Amino acid sequence: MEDTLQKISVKNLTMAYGDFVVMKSLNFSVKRGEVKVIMGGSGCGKSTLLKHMIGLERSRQGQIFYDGALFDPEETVGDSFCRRFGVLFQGGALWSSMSVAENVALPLESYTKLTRDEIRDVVEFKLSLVGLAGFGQRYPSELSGGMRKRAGLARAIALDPQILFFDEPSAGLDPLSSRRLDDLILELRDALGATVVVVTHELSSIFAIADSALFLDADTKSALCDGNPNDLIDDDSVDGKVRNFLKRGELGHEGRDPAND
Ligand SMILES: Nc1ncnc2c1ncn2[C@@H]1O[C@H](COP(=O)(O)OP(=O)(O)OP(=O)(O)O)[C@@H](O)[C@H]1O
Repeated sequence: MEDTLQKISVKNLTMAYGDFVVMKSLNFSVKRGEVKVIMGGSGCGKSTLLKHMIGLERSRQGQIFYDGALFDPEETVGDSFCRRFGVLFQGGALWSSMSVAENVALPLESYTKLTRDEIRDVVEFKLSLVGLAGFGQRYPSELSGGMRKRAGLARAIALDPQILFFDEPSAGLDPLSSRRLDDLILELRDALGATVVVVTHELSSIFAIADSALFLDADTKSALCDGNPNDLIDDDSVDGKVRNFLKRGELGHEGRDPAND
């Protein structure tokens, strides 16, 4: 049995596409209730790792444990998966032919036995949690990019998941909307008591939300460090590549990949 104090444990995970190895023997864990950021330069494997963690890709080697139990990607359909994981993909991934309320209602209709009225109440509540009360009848095309993400988030939390995954939540958002989404991520973590995994290379988000951050390095195909970004930035024992990446924020060059310098 694995350590159940950890919500997520990743052990010796090797990820590859065909012959191309993305990461070798990755080891890290995520504590219950923490916000873990997966960071690193473009193309290092952040989204690939997230896909492995939610079962969209199969590992070449290694295992992922949730609450100490081995994760079987074959189980990624159906009730237990949807209840455990809430995923917000980059564009919000809403159905354009459905209203926002219908989008949020979808997982409730599929995976619960709630009545229509109960579903309507839950949908209204989830929309209010993400600041979209009163927008349920709108269609995704009638929302701004930030609102679409929040609508996607309302759908992701429809079933009160224990773990929330975000893939580049700030992508395509102006700095203020991005900041609001960061605040919302923390509020939802507290409201749901959820554990949160966020893929991002946005320095402002990393410093705003991460309890700990894992830095993936494409050159060595490994994680160079795992810790609180505020500690990592001043720690001389931390790989210079990581500190350089984190210091880009102070220099006002967020998002640049130091590997390309
Ligand atoms: N389906 C795929 N087939 C083959 N190679 C892939 C596939 N998806 C990603 N890759 C490659 O795997 C590596 C990691 O990609 P990934 O999208 O995980 O990086 P990332 O860190 O999320 O990048 P970004 O920050 O630019 O989104 C890249 O070299 C990419 O070209």
